[in-house]
Amino acid sequence: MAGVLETLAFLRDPDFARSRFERYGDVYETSLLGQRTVFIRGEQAIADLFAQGDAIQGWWPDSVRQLLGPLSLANRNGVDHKARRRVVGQLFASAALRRYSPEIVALVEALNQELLAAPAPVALVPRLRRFAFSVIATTVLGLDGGDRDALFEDFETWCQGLFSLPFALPGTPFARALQARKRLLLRLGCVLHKAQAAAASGAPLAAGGLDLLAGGLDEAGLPLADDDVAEQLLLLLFAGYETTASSLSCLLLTLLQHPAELAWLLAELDGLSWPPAEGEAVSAYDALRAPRLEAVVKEVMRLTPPVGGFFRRTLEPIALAGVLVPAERVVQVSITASQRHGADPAELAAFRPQRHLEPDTNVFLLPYGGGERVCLGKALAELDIRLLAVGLLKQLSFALEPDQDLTLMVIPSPSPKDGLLVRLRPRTAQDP
Ligand code: HEM
Repeated sequence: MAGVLETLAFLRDPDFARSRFERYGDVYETSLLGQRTVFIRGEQAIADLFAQGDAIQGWWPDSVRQLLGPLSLANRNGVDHKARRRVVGQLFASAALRRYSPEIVALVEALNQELLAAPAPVALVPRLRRFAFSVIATTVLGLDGGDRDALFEDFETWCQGLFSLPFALPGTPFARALQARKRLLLRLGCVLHKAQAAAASGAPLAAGGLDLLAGGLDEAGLPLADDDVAEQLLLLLFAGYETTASSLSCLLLTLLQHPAELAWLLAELDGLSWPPAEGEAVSAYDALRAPRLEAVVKEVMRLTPPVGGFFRRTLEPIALAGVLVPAERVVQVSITASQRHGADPAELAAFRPQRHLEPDTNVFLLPYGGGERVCLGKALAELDIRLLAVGLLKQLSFALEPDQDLTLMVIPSPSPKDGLLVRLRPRTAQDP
């Protein structure tokens, strides 16, 4: 009974983890859906977890594990996991990002035009979701508009099953998601074959980065099978879509709620040109050239991390921040609680991007995770966010529509309830 009440509280109470950390300390155990689960927060407990090597493994709820599939690197461990990370990581190397960046700039420009043409008020969230999906589908998979739309529909159905009960009764979100998974893998297989055929004929790939996967080897030194690669591509859509969309929505929402910080940022952006010079998109707005932008993005990710937490499973007893955690426990690392945890919680709850530019700043940040499973797409996500922020904020003036619910839904990722309704117009020299 206590386990059921805990599960209900976990699903309903946005303050679930924080209130229990306050009561029980940085490492505490509870029961969720019959699974003994240990919640942890704070630098020490997390550093101890990352140092565990083979005593821990990756873990996902059943629904996510089944929808990602047995070959996905998210469901693999040890040498299998490392081999696939090496292959997939090639899609996010600096040279790959340079190749993708003109497409991302073009997608930002297209969004800009679309927003200006849309009747007011405009809901930003669905458009930012579409943008985040298009970036991965275009840059990594090399898809054009029509193929992207076909994939998007099945992908949304698949996403709706991710955090549902994993019973495949006909008509349930999980059953529909399993069907969508089959279709998605077929489509991804076709995309892969096209890229392989282009590579075999010596023709340059029209778009995307799939040629970068050629020669990828598994843990036994053998080429990765096509169905294996297709599952890694499905993982990339999952890992990169909702997360990036959430970070973009929260960035715009937070800035519109904090006009002084928005004006502070715009003063920096006014000194930078848009679009970036050819070949310069990757570095034009980096931390060196746009330190305020970097600070704003970090601060939004600190207060509203797209991924609130991640999981591991213990295979042996381990000690985290001096607390013994038995074998066969799921450990949930709370990113949200850790990033707000410190000597002065009220100050840490405030949006103050300047803190990241102070010389003695000592803020704990973990939005992309850490250790052996640190986010593979971090560099692409950061590039997306910088290009979109500069491209939209320099060119458009936004006003929040009154009387809308701006409360954040938190599952699967933070997003304002009413879709972030705004009125917008081209930005002029008189605008702040
Ligand atoms: C703002 C955007 C993003 C955030 C906040 C984010 C966050 C994270 C976090 C916290 C993890 C660690 C999960 C764990 O330890 O179990 C992770 C893993 C991962 N991310 Fe991201 N991510 C973002 C964007 C992306 C993008 C754009 C891609 C690729 C297109 C991507 C690909 C991955 C992959 C493949 C993993 C699994 C790594 C592994 O299990 O070894 N992410 N991400």
